[in-house]
Parts: sequence; C-alpha cells; structure tokens
Amino acid sequence: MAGKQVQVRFCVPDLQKERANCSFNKEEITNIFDGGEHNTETRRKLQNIIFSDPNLQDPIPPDYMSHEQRYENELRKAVYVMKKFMTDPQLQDIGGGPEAIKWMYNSILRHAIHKDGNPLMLHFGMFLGAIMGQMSEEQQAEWLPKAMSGEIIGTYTQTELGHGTFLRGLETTATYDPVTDEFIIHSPTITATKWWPGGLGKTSSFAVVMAQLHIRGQNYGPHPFVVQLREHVTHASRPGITVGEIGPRLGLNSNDNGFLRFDNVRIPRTNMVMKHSKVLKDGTYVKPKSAKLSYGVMVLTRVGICYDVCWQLMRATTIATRYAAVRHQSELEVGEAEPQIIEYQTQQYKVLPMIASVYAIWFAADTLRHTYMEVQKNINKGSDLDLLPELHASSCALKALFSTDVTDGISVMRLGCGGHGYLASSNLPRIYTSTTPSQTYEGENTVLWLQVARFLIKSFREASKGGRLQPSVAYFKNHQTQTRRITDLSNSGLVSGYERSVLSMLEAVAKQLQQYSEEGMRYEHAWNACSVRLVNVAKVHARYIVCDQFVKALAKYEGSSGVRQIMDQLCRLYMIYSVTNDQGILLKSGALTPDQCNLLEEELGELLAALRPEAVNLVDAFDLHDEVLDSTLGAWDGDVYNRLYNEAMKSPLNKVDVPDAYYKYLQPLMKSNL
Ligand SMILES: CC/C=C\C/C=C\C/C=C\C/C=C\CCC(=O)SCCNC(=O)CCNC(=O)[C@H](O)C(C)(C)COP(=O)(O)OP(=O)(O)OC[C@H]1O[C@@H](n2cnc3c(N)ncnc32)[C@H](O)[C@@H]1OP(=O)(O)O
Ligand SMILES: Cc1cc2nc3c(=O)[nH]c(=O)nc-3n(C[C@H](O)[C@H](O)[C@H](O)COP(=O)(O)OP(=O)(O)OC[C@H]3O[C@@H](n4cnc5c(N)ncnc54)[C@H](O)[C@@H]3O)c2cc1C
Repeated sequence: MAGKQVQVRFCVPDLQKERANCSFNKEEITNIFDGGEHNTETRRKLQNIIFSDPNLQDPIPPDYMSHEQRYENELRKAVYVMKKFMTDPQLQDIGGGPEAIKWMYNSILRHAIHKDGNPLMLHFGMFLGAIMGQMSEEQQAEWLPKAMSGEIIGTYTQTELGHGTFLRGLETTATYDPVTDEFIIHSPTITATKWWPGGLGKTSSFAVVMAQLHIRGQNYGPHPFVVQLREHVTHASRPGITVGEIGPRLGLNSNDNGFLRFDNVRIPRTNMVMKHSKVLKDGTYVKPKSAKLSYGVMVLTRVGICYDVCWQLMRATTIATRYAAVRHQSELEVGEAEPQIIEYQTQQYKVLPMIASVYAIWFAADTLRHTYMEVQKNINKGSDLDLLPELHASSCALKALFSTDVTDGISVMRLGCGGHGYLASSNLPRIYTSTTPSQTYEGENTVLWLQVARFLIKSFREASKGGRLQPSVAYFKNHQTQTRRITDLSNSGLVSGYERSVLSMLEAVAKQLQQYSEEGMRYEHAWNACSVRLVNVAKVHARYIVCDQFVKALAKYEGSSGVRQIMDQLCRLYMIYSVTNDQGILLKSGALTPDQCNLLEEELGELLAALRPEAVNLVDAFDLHDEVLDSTLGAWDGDVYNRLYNEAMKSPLNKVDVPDAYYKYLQPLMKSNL
C-alpha cells in the first residue's frame, strides 16, 4: 500500500532517478525496524491520526518561542496526547496497549511532536519504569492506575548537585522513624540538592527519590522512595519541599529539568519502593537478592537509549542522504555538469557507513533487550541472577558505544550538508543537541566504560583459571591457545580479529595492573593508573559485540534474497569501516598485517561504489515521515531550495523591512556620521 503511494508522490527529478531502480523490497526493511508488518501498519495509522490533528501543531516554530512558551507549548501537546490516547475511540481501535505507546513515544511523539524535549518524558520513561520494575505487586496496584491516568505525574530523581556518577556518595537521606512508621527525607547540604531530573521543575507532583536508607543509625545505601512534591489540584509545592527549574541547557529546552530540596519531609513507610528490598514496621531491613537490583530502572533506560539514538541516526542519515542526492556541487570532470555530491567517494564514506550503523545498532539493541527480558523474567520468578553482570556490562557497553557513535555520526551528517546543515531548519543541530546528552545521562560514558573494563578484567582472570564465563566473553576461553593473527578476512575472520585484539589488550593491561600491585601500589590506584588502557579495551570489546551480533542476525534472517543481499553488503561495510578505523589496534595486537589492511581499504572503496545507487532507497526504507524528519533538507520530495527559502521567510525579523532596532541604534550612528 505505502509502496503504491510512493509512486504517485511528487519528488524532484534527482530523487525520482534514485528511486526508479531499487534492488530490494523496501517495505520488508521497514517491517524490520517496526518489529513486523502489523506494527508498521499500526504506526502508519497512528501517524495519520497524530499528524492531521491541528491540536498537535505548533502555533509558531518553537525556535522563535521564549523559554516559557516552549515549555507551555510542549506540556499542552503532551497532556493532549495523553488524554487523546486514553479516550479517542480511533486510537483504541488501533490496539492501544504497550506496543502503541512504544511507537507513539519512540518514533512519533519524541521526534515529531516534542521536538526539543517533553516535560512528560520522565513520567513515561523512568517514573512508570520504576513503578513497574521496582514496586511490589501491592504497590503497583496503588500507584500504576494513578500514574497511567495522569492523576499523578512523576519523575526519577537521583542525581544531586554534588554527585551523579557515584551513587554511593548521594547525600539525601531517608531515615526510618519506627514511632510514626514513616521515613524522613532530608537534604542535609547544598550538594545534596537533587539536580537535573526531567519534568521536575514545574511538571511533576511526585518523584521516585534515590536516598540513603538509614535505620537506627545504620546506612543501608541508596534506595528508591516515592515522595509527593506538590499538592493535588493546586500543584503548590508541599511543606518542606523546595523545587524549581535549573535553567537553559545545550538542548532539550522544552523540558523542565529541575532541582529539589527536602527539609525533613515525612512519608509513610510504605512509600519505600519495595519489590527488592523492604523495611518492616519494626525497622527490620529485608535484603534484596542483589544490592544492585535497585539500579534496575537505569539498566532499562540504558537499553531504551540504544534504540532512541538509533532513531536519531535514522533521521540524520535520511536527511543527509537525500540532500546528497539533490545537492550538486563542483566538477568531477572539467567542464561537465556539476554532479550530485553523493557521487564523491568521500561523501559516500560519510553517509553509507552511518546507514549501515543503523542496522548494526538495531540488531545489537534487540539482543540486549532480550537479555534484559530474560533477566527480568528470572527476577520475577525468584530464580538465579546469573545473567545480571552480563546485562550490566553489555548495557553499559552498548549505551556508551551507541551514544558516542551516533553523536559523532550526526555531526558528520551535519558537516555533509555543508552550510545548510548548520541551519536550524535542517533539523540536524537539534538532532545533535537531543542526542549528545545521552553520552552523559544514564551513566557518564567514561564511567560506564570502566564498568565494562571491570567486568572484562574479572572475566579474563576467570578464563585463566578455566572458570565459567558469561555469554559476551565466552570467547575468552580460547585466549591461551589462539595465535594472534587471522588468516581469513571474511566477516567471521574480522570478528575473530577483534576477539584477539581484546585478549591481547587485556593481557597487556592485566600485566600492568599486576606489576603495579607487585610494586606496592594499592589496587584502586593501579586501576586508575591503567584506566585509559582499560577504557580502550572496553571500547574494542563493545565493537566486537556489535560486529558479532550483526553477522549473527543476518545468519538467522529469513526474508527475501534482495533484502538479504543488501543487508549482507551493509554488514560487510560496517565490518570493514570498523576494522579500518580500528586498524592501529588490530595491527598492534598482531591480528592484521599492513597488507591485509590495504586489501580491506580497497574493498571498502568497492563497497561504497556498489551501495551508492541504493543509498536513497535505503533511507526511504526507514520510512520516516516528513514530520518525523522536520527538515528542509531531508523531506521526501527533495524540494530543498524552496523549503529553505520558505523557512527563512518565517523569521520574525522578516515581518518588517526595517526593524525597530534600526531606528534605536543604527540610525543615530549612521546619521551622526553623515
Ligand atoms: C524506559 C526508557 C525508555 C527509553 C529511554 C529513551 C531515551 C532516554 C531519554 C531520556 C533519559 C532521560 C534522562 C536520564 C535520566 C538519568 O540520567 S537518571 C540518573 C542516572 N545515573 C546514573 O546512571 C549514575 C551512574 N552510576 C552508576 O550506575 C553506578 O554508581 C556505577 C555503576 C557507576 C557504580 O556503582 P557502585 O555502586 O559504586 O558500584 P561499584 O562499586 O563500582 O560496583 C559494584 C558491583 O556492582 C555491579 N553493578 C553496578 N551497577 C550495576 C547494575 N546496574 N546492575 C548490575 N550490577 C551492577 C558492578 O559491576 C560491580 O560488580 P562486581 O561483581 O565487579 O563487584
Ligand atoms: C539532559 C540531562 C538529563 C538528565 N536527566 C536526569 C534525570 O532525569 N534524573 C537524574 O537523576 N539525573 C539526570 N541527569 C543527570 C545525569 O544522570 C548525570 O549528569 C550523569 O549521571 C553524570 O553524572 P555527573 O553529572 O555527576 O558527572 P560527573 O560524574 O561529575 O562527571 C564529570 C567527569 O568526571 C569523570 N568521572 C566521574 N567519576 C569517575 C570515575 N569513577 N572514574 C573516572 N572518571 C570519572 C567523568 O568521566 C566526567 O568526565 C540528566 C543529565 C542530563 C545532561
């Protein structure tokens, strides 16, 4: 159906030509990213409803709004969507439920409606995540209906002015008072002020608050508590609560990221989030199966971020690829017509590996999501938590890798659009500023890399003893028997090259750690003295995981041969792009020789040429609606220059020929110089 629609839509001749020959079934690829045909259909129906609704339009472009207007406009739309979703029969018919919510938030609302942040994001992401994942069944029965209906709006408040990364250093306290059966929530210092949470400033009436649990003078570490911040109906901040917004940020300025202080605020004991740890009425502390289970919402969000940045990369690559097919510049041969810039190999090298990255990220994120679901199932069944370290390490690794790759990739897409990429109307600047914070939030990336390294070093030592290994490091078992050099440059050969490089790097850094320890350095200091190397090995291991998952996903693929063939080419491109970028590492470890690197570079050029004719079709297959792209350069029709001109006309400065500022400042200056 959509394929037929595409045939009759207007697009500029350059894009017509690109679309005329396509070697694969685009719809099949669309279905992959939607998670099946049915989901594609649901998403398109939702899009039609949402994008034709006048209540979801912006009265003026948000770039020309004040800080308050932006917040108000986003809140208006967010509340409207929440109500509409719950009451509109059209939306109920589509199926509603978690799948529809997922699509609405990920692909439609987050990118097309809430263009620069959404005050209800944390409510739907982490507040509901904490209720569903961290509360006992009894607590869920109390809180979930209120949160789902919007009777209460919540956020997740963990980070403080003084501590974000170091959770054990949080200063907010929750002290149990057995006399009244209450916790007293308190911010003892300025640095204990909660700082950053989305939707905290003016929107949320409740929050999940991470605080140090104190019972009878003993500290049991950070635990989550539900605290009411604002009165029902009046929304006035409650006694003992000081709450507000933290001010403008690099991006996401329609959200009201906030601060929060507690002055001995009392909450019922049952407001402690008690799926895993509990405090009984007499003050007895019931330990969880693992102290880290209270960090579960963060793990879920790290998994979510992998998908979220993937959507951002889909948007950026769609914009830059279509633009590269429409934009003509310079000469390939003197005197000839200016070619489409996508004819330049260097331009192909910008867009095509990033298109391939979308697939790589998606497949690895899917595997991670399945690991998450398996661990969740085990937690709910009360069975063992064997896979928890694997989940923690892989979610840290992939969140850190993908948030970095995508942020860098978006930057390359912006540069690939030349000057026009710097215009807000290209949407690339906002895609960038909405993505780069994912390198910081939900665990600052360097810190996450060090968590991965900790897991790798432990596993490496376990492997030397012949111990049990988690799935992502099962390859360590070969580490003593393998020769370093790979002889075959197939995908599995290159994956093996990564394995060998990780092992070689681990061997070296483990030796250095050992040496420092033998010289009398305390382990923590030895660790710090090796931490640059440790971060490097964690990055290479993460790249190994992604390459390995890409190859495995394709091995299982059962679709048409056309799609299979194009995905094989993209997989090969991703592998060679990654390996040639990391060639210093692979050469140093002895996995590759310089001659092999040359062969791979040659093949890279051939792949770029082979994939070039499919570039536009590949991004079309992501099936991103023009509203989702929101870009003068990336729209489906490719009518770039008219769109750029029309957007410029919306500048308030163009409302009059001579602005007031001229009469105030320039005219006196110019007159005095007469
Ligand atoms: C549902 C959402 C869907 C989509 C989302 C889409 C888009 C997102 C959009 C917006 C997101 C918006 C906002 C972001 C919100 C936030 O930022 S909330 C705040 C997040 N804060 C952090 O992430 C803090 C980072 N810090 C930490 O996670 C930890 O402190 C630490 C891991 C760095 C260290 O913790 P420590 O307690 O100090 O531990 P340690 O001593 O170093 O290690 C002890 C052992 O525990 C293991 N471990 C640590 N964490 C976990 C975990 N989460 N799970 C399992 N295991 C864990 C660690 O490996 C150690 O194990 P050992 O066996 O080696 O001892
Ligand atoms: C847009 C945005 C939204 C956010 N939303 C929320 C939210 O909803 N709720 C919430 O609770 N928080 C939120 N945060 C806060 C976020 O989770 C923290 O900023 C993040 O966890 C990093 O912590 P930090 O700011 O304390 O950085 P720091 O830890 O102070 O990092 C500063 C530097 O120190 C380095 N560093 C720190 N510790 C180590 C170490 N052990 N080893 C080596 N280097 C180290 C880091 O690598 C970094 O270079 C948000 C942040 C942003 C930007």
